[in-house]
Amino acid sequence: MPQGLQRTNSCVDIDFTLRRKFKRTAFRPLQRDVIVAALAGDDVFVQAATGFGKSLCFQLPAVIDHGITIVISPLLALMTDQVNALRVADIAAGTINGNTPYEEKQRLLQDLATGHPLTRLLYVTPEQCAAEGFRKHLRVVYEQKELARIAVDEAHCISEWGHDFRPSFKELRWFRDNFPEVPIICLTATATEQVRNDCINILGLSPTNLKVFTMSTSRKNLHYEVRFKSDEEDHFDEFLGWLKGAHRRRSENVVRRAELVKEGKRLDNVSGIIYTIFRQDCETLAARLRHCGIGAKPYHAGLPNNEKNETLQRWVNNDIGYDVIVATTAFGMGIDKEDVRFVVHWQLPKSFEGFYQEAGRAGRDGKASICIMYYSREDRDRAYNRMSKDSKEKSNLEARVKSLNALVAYCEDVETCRHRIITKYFGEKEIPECEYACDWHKDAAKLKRAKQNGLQSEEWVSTQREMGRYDSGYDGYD
Ligand SMILES: Nc1ncnc2c1ncn2[C@@H]1O[C@H](COP(=O)(O)OP(=O)(O)OP(=O)(O)O)[C@@H](O)[C@H]1O
Repeated sequence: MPQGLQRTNSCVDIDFTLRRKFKRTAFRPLQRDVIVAALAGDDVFVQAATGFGKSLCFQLPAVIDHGITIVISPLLALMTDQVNALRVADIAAGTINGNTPYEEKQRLLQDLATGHPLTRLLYVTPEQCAAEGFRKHLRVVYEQKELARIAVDEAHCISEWGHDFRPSFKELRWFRDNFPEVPIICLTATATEQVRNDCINILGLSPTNLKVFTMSTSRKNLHYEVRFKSDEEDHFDEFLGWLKGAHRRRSENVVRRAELVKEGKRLDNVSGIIYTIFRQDCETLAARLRHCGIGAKPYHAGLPNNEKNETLQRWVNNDIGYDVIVATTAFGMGIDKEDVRFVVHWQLPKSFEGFYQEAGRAGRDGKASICIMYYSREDRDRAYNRMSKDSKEKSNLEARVKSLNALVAYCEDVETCRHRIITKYFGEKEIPECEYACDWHKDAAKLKRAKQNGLQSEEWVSTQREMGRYDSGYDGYD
């Protein structure tokens, strides 16, 4: 801690701040412990499931402590969302990134230049942290003993073994080298042991003053399911039948129906996300669904910003015609809508962690929700094919192949609980609870039959490949 910086020893205040500023009545398990460790000035590493509430672990200390907290995040949309939410709560927050208007950026930089910023949380990209002009401002704040904490969100991006490795994250070591006493908190939902160690070593977290919190990645309220398919068959009708069945069950259940009517909710508003790989698929699948009476909209990086923002906003509001988002991974980490009842992967995604993150958009209100993966061996081969062709991302090929291998094994496995496969991947020893919340626990024999009937055999796939009967269909990721 910079000499003379007085940390408010306000542990007694944290419940009050939670209620007054964040309008929450109680902490979730372990949130309090993380916050107490942060307030004590320790370095903190937090690994917790999607939807756990990691943001509060640095936002609440930032409100209590003296000085400014710099939050480093790779996700522009997430930064903007969090800053807006904090401002609504009357917490002085801002963001400097590539999209920040010039005047707003100048205002925030001038605030830093005073050495005594009024801003409590400043969200920036790792690239911004490498800019000399910005660093100069931070030095001024540090010298005035007003740099309270550095928070590194989505910390797995630091590691070449992480699924979203970003070389600019490695430069964040600069903070420890230049401001050795300023505590660092880093947070992620997806870290294997290797990724965790990388985060700790690369950021230079203090071996003596470090508190590590690793919570289970298990999400008990999520029902995981793999549905087998092949190129021969279009799975659209099967999916549509399932979704219409969900609508029907809502309206046939008298109690549920009365509840929904009382709350002013529509019977056919089952909110969900379908992830596809290609932009073109987003458009065509959303159009097909609309044609069949489902309120579906596409979302991908190729759409104009105003269209994306409107789609997101109207989906969050549960407006008619905006029940299902058909998205590429442009719509991913950080989406925080509480009542998403299903997440579907239309094809195999490119990493295990990406799958877990995206599935984690479901059920953030703690209520039962379903995560369906459509898997075919042809898709599997195409995924490997794309990976080997992707010249942009050669840096951590070995890690990415390992992650895809694990995801393929997850899909091919009909002998194990899905929750167990996920927690094992992230290095957890304990067997997670699963009360029929996966296809294997629900009906293992049926699952085996589905695999046998639904997948093309390995021999068929390799013959087709040799005969040049299927091409990769690759037209670029988002
Ligand atoms: N103590 C709490 N009580 C009630 N709601 C909470 C509490 N803490 C956090 N939340 C809410 O939980 C939701 C998820 O929080 P947050 O976005 O921080 O999750 P996360 O851990 O970062 O998840 P992800 O890694 O999936 O993005 C938010 O809507 C947040 O307001």
